[in-house]
Amino acid sequence: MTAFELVGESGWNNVVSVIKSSKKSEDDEELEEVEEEEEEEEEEEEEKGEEKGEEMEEDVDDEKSWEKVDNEKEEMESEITIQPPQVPPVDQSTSMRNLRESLSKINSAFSVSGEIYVDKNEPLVVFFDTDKDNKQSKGGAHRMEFPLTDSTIINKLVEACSPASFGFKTETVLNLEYRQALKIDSSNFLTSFDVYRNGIVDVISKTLVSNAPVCAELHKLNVYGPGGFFKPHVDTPLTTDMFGSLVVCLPAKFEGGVLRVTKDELTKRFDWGRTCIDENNGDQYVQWVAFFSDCPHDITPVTSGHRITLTYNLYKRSPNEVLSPQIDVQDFSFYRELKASLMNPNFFNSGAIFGFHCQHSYQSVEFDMLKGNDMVVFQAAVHCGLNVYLKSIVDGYGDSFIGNVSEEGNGGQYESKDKFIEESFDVVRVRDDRITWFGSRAGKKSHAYLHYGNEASISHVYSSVVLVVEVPSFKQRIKALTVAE
Ligand SMILES: O=C(O)CCC(=O)C(=O)O
Ligand SMILES: [Fe+2]
Repeated sequence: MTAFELVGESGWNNVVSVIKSSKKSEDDEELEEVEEEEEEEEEEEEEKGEEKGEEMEEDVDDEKSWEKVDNEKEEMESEITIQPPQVPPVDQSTSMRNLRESLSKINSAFSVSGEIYVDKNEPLVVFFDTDKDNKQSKGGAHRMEFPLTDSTIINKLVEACSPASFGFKTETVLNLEYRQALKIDSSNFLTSFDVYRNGIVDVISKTLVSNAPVCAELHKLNVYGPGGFFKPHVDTPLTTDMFGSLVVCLPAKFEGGVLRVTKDELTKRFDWGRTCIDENNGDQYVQWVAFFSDCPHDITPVTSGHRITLTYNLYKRSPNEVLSPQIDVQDFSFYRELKASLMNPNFFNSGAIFGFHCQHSYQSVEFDMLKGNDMVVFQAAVHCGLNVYLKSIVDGYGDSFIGNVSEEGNGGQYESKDKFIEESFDVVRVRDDRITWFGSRAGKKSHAYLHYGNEASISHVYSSVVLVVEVPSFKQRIKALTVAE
């Protein structure tokens, strides 16, 4: 039945057969009922015949012929029950088209956002220190409450800030042409805003990293006053397990200062100045967005007021867990399509090497760090019992190369016989025609901003990554696929 369902969704004809086969069980019952009635009628007639003393031999023959028909019927039924419908497998190009189409439909989010009502009876508190450089000082702490009752406290906040720098290559630089903002380091302020208790971290975990455990680390408090802005940059990965950034905007009146987050051709705008305070009833909201930190983003100039934000770095917690357990590949047509293709003898009958360009950029080439769509592709391949290799693309010699990094798969269900994988994966041309490529190299935009991070980049930089998938011959893979059912 599983096979029916899996194949079924990939080809229209088979969908009908799934419906048919599930309907069949109801029909069976009806058929049995009809047969029982018929038997009763026959018995009655037999009795009548006996009573009438009519030619019994003929009846016996009839009975035999009925038996035969019944047997044939049974045989037919059991054939229908056991045998999958005989739909001729599609040709390879149709299979490939379906696979590419389903790949383009994987649509995992690159950002997730929300808002939280700020209850006047439970104000959000920020404590900050205006005398942080004087360790002996006892009088530097200030309490700031949201909703703001006295906006003069913002002047005190500005006083506690220092100019915000950013990372240019490996140096921390202050360049007012690139970023004009103020900051307080996390060691010099405290807030009652709890991203765990109010559910933000759970939402991020669910939406961005397939339920992997997430740790949000408070990074900075930033103030963008009138004229403040931050030009396009990516957020510098501080460790190998950092995957994203969370920005929380506190409700203070401001205009402009729109945060724009870009992924490929898509840009999301967060014009929080317009929405942080409801002008009709004065209700105030904390607004937030989390995004993969390799997504380029910028802040347009603030035209009035002060834009106050808290920033957090997001980490995946258990980096040693290779598979995020909660991702359900069955939900993705890409998985179903891949499986259907692998079960198709016309689909690369003697095997192939697939190269899936990852949609995101990575500072570490580890499977558990895969984000969004890339995790879906990886999980789908592994669930189909395929060996998967994760390679970063290294630019050089006027062409792009794949460097040997990481290897994962189903633990040797297939012998990796292909010399190409065994021997030549240290350095491979991305345009190698022995590989069947899917998608196009992503992250070029992120790399264009590679030198503009929010921190000075020390040892981690983003690079493009490829999931190399080994597709065994039909004969080899069909065994494993059938066992995996
Ligand atoms: O304040 C914001 O909206 C984002 C700031 C930012 O991009 C950063 O600090 O890296
Ligand atoms: Fe940033």
